[in-house]
Amino acid sequence: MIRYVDLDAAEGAALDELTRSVLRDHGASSSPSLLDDLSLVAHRMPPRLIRELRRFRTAEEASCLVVRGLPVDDRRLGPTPLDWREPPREPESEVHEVFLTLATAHLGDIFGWSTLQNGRLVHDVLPVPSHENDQSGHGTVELAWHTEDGFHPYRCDYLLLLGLRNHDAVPTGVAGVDQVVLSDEHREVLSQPRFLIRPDTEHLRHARTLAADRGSPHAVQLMQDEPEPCAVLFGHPDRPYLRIDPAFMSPLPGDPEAAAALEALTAELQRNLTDVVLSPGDLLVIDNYRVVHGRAAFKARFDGTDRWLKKAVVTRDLRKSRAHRKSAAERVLL
Ligand SMILES: NC(=[NH2+])NCCC[C@H](N)C(=O)O
Ligand SMILES: O=C(O)CCC(=O)C(=O)O
Ligand SMILES: [Fe+2]
Repeated sequence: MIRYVDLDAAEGAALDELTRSVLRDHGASSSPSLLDDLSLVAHRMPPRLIRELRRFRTAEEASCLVVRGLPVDDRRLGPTPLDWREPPREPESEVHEVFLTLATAHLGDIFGWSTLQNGRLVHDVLPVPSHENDQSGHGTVELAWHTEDGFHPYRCDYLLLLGLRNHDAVPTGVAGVDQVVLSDEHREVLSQPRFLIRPDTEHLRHARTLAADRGSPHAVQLMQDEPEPCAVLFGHPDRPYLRIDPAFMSPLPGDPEAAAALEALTAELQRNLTDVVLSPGDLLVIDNYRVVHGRAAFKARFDGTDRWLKKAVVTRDLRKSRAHRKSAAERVLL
């Protein structure tokens, strides 16, 4: 399920040089000029890495890819911010954001959500004071495993997590649908639209604020109030994709068969959960159609040494979400 790729020292050095020069040329990791030129620039990455990313996308053999060996210098990073809104003390982390952005180009289109981190394309995953109990990247309680943005029809195809700092080796957990053992009856039920997935609290909170500012309801609120019944398994019956987030979902009311099938799949994924510790410079690419992910509970210190990841989401087809975006070229869902 997990394919590991270890960059050698020369590849790591080449990436370091490339990302620094790209940041000098374009000024920011998500600058319009870089996004315009992204596929060109991304072809200056080491060829072996490009091949691995493209094969991951096309072949659907591995469902997680771990790329190790990007040089990350803890001393140059500066302290872990206390909030994703806080501008980083040092410019260094943006060098690594460039790496993440370039990597996305070989998988599809990087995009953002107006309801998450102000529409930023690269997110910070770090503990935020007073959000310890949140079921989000800002919490410290166990983050229940999930399909990323599973409630949303235009959720990502791929999710990328890049480790910057993880002194306590807090693991990310992954489990793939290919490994689960289920009866044909359960598979059949799970393939029917008998389940409701509601938005998580982070999307909802910002959707409410945006709706108040705009004076009109937000699409995410409608998905909360009237979720469209969906299937958990879809695609090819022999190698199905999945869409699941037990913490925010339920079977249709009065459907014990759906409840039992969901429970069986949940138990199987739980049984198959595998830890991946993202150390500095480790990139984890998750196929969001085939793998769920979560994170163990941990203790935050809030002293600048806390766990810190960068995150990006990728769609294979930005066009399908056109009704949710201001313009064809806009990458942020309203
Ligand atoms: N089971 C859950 N916590 N689901 C919501 C996930 C929250 C958010 N997408 C995150 O990964 O940070
Ligand atoms: O912190 C982690 O390892 C996973 C976080 C996560 O699920 C996310 O940011 O989507
Ligand atoms: Fe997640």
